Amino acid sequence: MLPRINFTETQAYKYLSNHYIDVAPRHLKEMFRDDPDRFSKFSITFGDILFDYSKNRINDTTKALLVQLARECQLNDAIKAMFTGEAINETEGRAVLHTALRNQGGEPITVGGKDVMTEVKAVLAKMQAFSRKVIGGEWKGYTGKAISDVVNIGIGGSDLGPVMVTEALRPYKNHLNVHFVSNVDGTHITETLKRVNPETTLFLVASKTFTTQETMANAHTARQWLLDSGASPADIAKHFVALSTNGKAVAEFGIDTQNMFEFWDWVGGRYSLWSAIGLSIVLSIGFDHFEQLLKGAHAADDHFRNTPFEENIPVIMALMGIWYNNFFEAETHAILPYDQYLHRFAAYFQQGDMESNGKYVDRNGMPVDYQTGPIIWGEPGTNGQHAFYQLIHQGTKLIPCDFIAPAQTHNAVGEHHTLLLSNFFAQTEALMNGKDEDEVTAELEAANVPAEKIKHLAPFKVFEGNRPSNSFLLKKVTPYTLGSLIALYEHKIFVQGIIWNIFSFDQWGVELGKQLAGKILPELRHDDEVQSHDASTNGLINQFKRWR
Ligand SMILES: O=P(O)(O)OC[C@H]1O[C@@H](O)[C@@H](O)[C@@H](O)[C@@H]1O
Repeated sequence: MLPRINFTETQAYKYLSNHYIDVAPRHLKEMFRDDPDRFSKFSITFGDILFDYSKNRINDTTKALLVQLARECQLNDAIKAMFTGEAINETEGRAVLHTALRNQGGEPITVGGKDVMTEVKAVLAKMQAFSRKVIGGEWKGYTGKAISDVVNIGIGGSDLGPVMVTEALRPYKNHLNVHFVSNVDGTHITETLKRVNPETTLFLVASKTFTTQETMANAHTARQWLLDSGASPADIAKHFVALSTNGKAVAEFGIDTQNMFEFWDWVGGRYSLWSAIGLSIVLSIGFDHFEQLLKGAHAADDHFRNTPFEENIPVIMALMGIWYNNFFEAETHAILPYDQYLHRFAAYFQQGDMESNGKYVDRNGMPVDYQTGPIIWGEPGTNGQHAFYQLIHQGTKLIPCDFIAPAQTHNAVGEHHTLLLSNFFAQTEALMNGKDEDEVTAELEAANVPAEKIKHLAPFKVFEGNRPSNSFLLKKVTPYTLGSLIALYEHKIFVQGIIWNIFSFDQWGVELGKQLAGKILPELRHDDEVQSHDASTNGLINQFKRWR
């Protein structure tokens, strides 16, 4: 069982509340001036990842107190409980073992007395053999042609991870075109099917439960499309495989369970890209690269499990987040990758973080009286700079940011990468330092702006600075480094959930909408007016009926 500790009642929290009063007015610029060791003290190198958290509004005491907070919340015990397969997803009675999926160290991991590693390895071997056949052209469609296109049909955790990783690792891609259909909006499947040929397309129906409305609707449409093209029901097996925990529902859909890649209820949807759900990744970049992704994640798991909190990247990431979320009252957290291939990284962690820690009930079943998970958002730089950075620099809200950039690019065209990285460095520096009135005035004077105009303009050109950021400088975005980076973020979410005393691995909050949609659906199947809802919902439904 996970501890039940209200972190706002710990000693560390009390100290931090007082300490906050001292630190909040201090400017990062001064903190750097006062402490020449700040960068070496507040940065951690892990393999090919440099994590710099020195541009945060902390000093040595802040860090020590935040680490004390983690200790008082018994984080150590919680980490051990997760890695050893305790049922820490208590509301669903399940273990949380995405770390077993990438356990490349050979250590046995048991759930209910059974070593899960045998099954994990068997499914990986099956994925490897299958992907070899498909990539190698040995797996044929119903007219005897090799597969050219793969369509992953899934949503949420059965989509976002594979999309993000296949995009991030495009430089490692083979000849197969990989597509993703998630939205139940018929446009998504229609537009995708326009681009593929039924004779050479393989569908992966990715769904942990195999009951998700969107995925089932898209899968049925795809199956009908295949049949309409001239395939027979017996040909379905050549074009459909399932990635699921639910063998019964897979069989009912008509997919041969031979063509099912299994995973288990101890894999949360948003932590499942490492499981059979990653088959689209394997098909896109080959099994060896997928294995590198797992290895990188495993290295991050070891780091998380075995490194003292003071030097532990996910722990520090989590503690910085808590510092802003619970003391500075920051509401959001931006993830800003300076790498076009990472363009879905923030979207991926919107689910990862917000579905995990978007909870207002604590582990005792009581409403919390403090803030929990932040709103996660972001876009790749430099696009964001020309869109929303204005608010980050000069708005009234404090937005802690993660900047992520690779030192080496996969596309060394002209000076592009140097330009990109100059922006990456400049932004974190500008957010931190800002620009005071003297600097603004000096600049305007140098540009020969008349004194009267300077007085008028200066306030608008001042940047307060003191806006915090983390920087992740990666040597290069490789499968291994990406695996590590994702795992570090996953563990950050875990640490925060432990400290906030919430359950991070269930997602009851997504159920109500599903339930109501199920109730409304039959009402939309006829044209009679509905009166069974509130006035607004009735009004909208009835207008929809008149217009459709
Ligand atoms: O993989 P399936 O079962 O289709 O679920 C897809 C997604 O459904 C949502 O409602 C959430 O619960 C997600 O966590 C999940 O990833």
